[in-house]
Amino acid sequence: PKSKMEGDSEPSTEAEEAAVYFQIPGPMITFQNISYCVSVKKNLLQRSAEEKEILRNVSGIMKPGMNAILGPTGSGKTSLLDVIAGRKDPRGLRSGQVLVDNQIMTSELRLRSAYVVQDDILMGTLTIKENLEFSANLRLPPREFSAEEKKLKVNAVIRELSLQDCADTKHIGTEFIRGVSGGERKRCSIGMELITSPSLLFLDEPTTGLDANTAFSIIRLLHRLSRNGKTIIFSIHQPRYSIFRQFDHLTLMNKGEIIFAGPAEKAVGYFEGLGYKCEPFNNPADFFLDITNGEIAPCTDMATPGLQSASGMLSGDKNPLALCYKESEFCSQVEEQLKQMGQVADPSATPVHIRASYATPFHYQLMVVCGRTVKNILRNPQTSYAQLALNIVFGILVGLIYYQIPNTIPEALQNRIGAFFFLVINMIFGNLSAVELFISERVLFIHENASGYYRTSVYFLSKVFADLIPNRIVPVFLFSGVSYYMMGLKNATDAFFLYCLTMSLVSLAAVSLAFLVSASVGSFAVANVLIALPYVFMMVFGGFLVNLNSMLSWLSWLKWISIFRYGLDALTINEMKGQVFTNNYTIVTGEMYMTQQSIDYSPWGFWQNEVALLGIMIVCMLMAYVQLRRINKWKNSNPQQKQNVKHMKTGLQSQMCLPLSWYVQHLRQGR
Ligand SMILES: Nc1ncnc2c1ncn2[C@@H]1O[C@H](COP(=O)(O)OP(=O)(O)OP(=O)(O)O)[C@@H](O)[C@H]1O
Repeated sequence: PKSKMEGDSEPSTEAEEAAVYFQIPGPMITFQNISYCVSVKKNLLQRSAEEKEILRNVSGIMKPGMNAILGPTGSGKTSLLDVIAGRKDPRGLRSGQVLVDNQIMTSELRLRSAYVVQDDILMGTLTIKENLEFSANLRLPPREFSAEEKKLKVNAVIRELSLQDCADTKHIGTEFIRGVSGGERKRCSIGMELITSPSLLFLDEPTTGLDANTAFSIIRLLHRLSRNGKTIIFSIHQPRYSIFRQFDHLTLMNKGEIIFAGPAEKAVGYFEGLGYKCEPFNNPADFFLDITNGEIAPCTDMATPGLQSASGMLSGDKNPLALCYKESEFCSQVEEQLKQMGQVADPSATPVHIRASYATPFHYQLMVVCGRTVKNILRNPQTSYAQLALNIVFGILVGLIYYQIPNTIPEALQNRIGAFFFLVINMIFGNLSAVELFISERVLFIHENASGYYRTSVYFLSKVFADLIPNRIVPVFLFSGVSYYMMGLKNATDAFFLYCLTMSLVSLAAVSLAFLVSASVGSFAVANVLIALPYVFMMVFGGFLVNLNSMLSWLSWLKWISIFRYGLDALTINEMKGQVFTNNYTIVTGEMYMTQQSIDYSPWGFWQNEVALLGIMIVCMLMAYVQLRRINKWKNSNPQQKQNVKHMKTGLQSQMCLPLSWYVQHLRQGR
């Protein structure tokens, strides 16, 4: 861009300055008559949902530069931004169209733009540089960028965002790891998007939650980027004056309608023309919000006839300010420009679709995402080392309780079966924490998947191979190694390995069910109930607490889907087969005991339990994958998603507390 020094004279206004700098202009966004509705159910019993119009007949033009969307909470800022950015479910669109440089916003165009969400969605255990590298590795096509070039790009973004001091050293931060500051976090989020060098950047409330100076530095950064030719569109809530001064174009929203759209510096004049008076030292942004909130009224002698008649005639539901804007010169200019541009240039273009094409091939995505998952596990002491330590301690505890079980009756049978029941309970209920496995990462997955980082199948496989399996099998082997020999079970190597195999399969089947629940619901509270119920029922139908032969026949089929029953039977056959137990006068063989319990101890009788556990695991995993694919990836400004972001931060804590509390609670019930 041409520098100011080259110019003949200092540009007088921001707009003129922009004209000097915009040598490579970003795209121009136009939208006309946008009406957007959401379905709202007042209560759970209501059958059909009501439609609520959250954007009403909204039209506008956003040019290269700083385009701010301002308004009070609930005015529809985020909804408008999402619709323009192609992030909102098109099923809600009742009328209107968004054009980028006079072309329909297609999936391709959407991927060339970038969207920075309000709650910075980043992997907290990685450093800023690692997060940026993750974005570069997945979003820059390997055919165009070598590994070296990707590194250069990451370094360039770090320099551009002035993150050199903390890029390598600081983690983003979780509730257990101290992280970077709010401003650094926000800059990293912006950097994740800048990696692809988008010419169109959307930001949802980029300054919310930041202190005044940090907020200003973020806006300065955006201003600098806009001067390099980008079209920057963002929603913002109550900016201070120094921030407001950086805006080129302002769109003011109220109750889902535009009440002003035009050059930011002309907004105060427009409202003064309507009869509102801005106090000499008042911040224009506060002045606008006071008007929309009804805090200040127009001076009756100054109020325009349009506003007087509009506010006099209309009920509280209607929006007189929006009516005034529709009659204003600003609105006619926009309509005139839209008319001149004509409508859709290429009607054959397919409209935006959430599933986009990806920059990198499947195997490469899998490698990068698995790498990040492993790093995340290793850096999360609560999920990795603490799990190992907990399993060893628990193994020792169980070993001490059932220390060297004798071969004399009745202890031989009672303690063995009691120990197996105890072990299977532990293996299954120990996985209660896995319900949050996906819920806590739901927002991250939705954001990254919708932004074209990776396919759903890649995320699913990375969770299975880099998280579920190692995180369940390694601790289970440690637990089994300690408990098996302390309890003095059958002294044979093959029996030990079959014991470990059974314990692992029980754990994997239980964790798969938890994963399925976790992928099916978005709320942790609901997931908790949904996973606890089948676990408890499976325990009842495990054959230990109730004799399955004496059960109501229409209920006893449930034993076929009980992880407990398969686990208990497999452990019993493995241990009892070939054993002889005695007391003073009698000899009881393991086979006699199993015949009495109707347990089939033939080789297939043993393996059918393992196959059933494997089957439950595969079916649950497949269903979990289907559920992941079915998740609504469109952006939803409902509080639910924000709740999930909070959950990403609080999730790990409950991961530790939950299994223990549930365990104790259910153990009591079991006894
Ligand atoms: N999925 C939805 N279901 C129900 N209501 C919704 C949904 N999405 C948006 N709304 C409603 O539409 C209105 C506009 O929401 P939006 O999030 O766009 O407002 P906003 O101006 O960005 O507010 P804030 O500054 O609080 O984020 C609000 O009243 C909101 O409750």
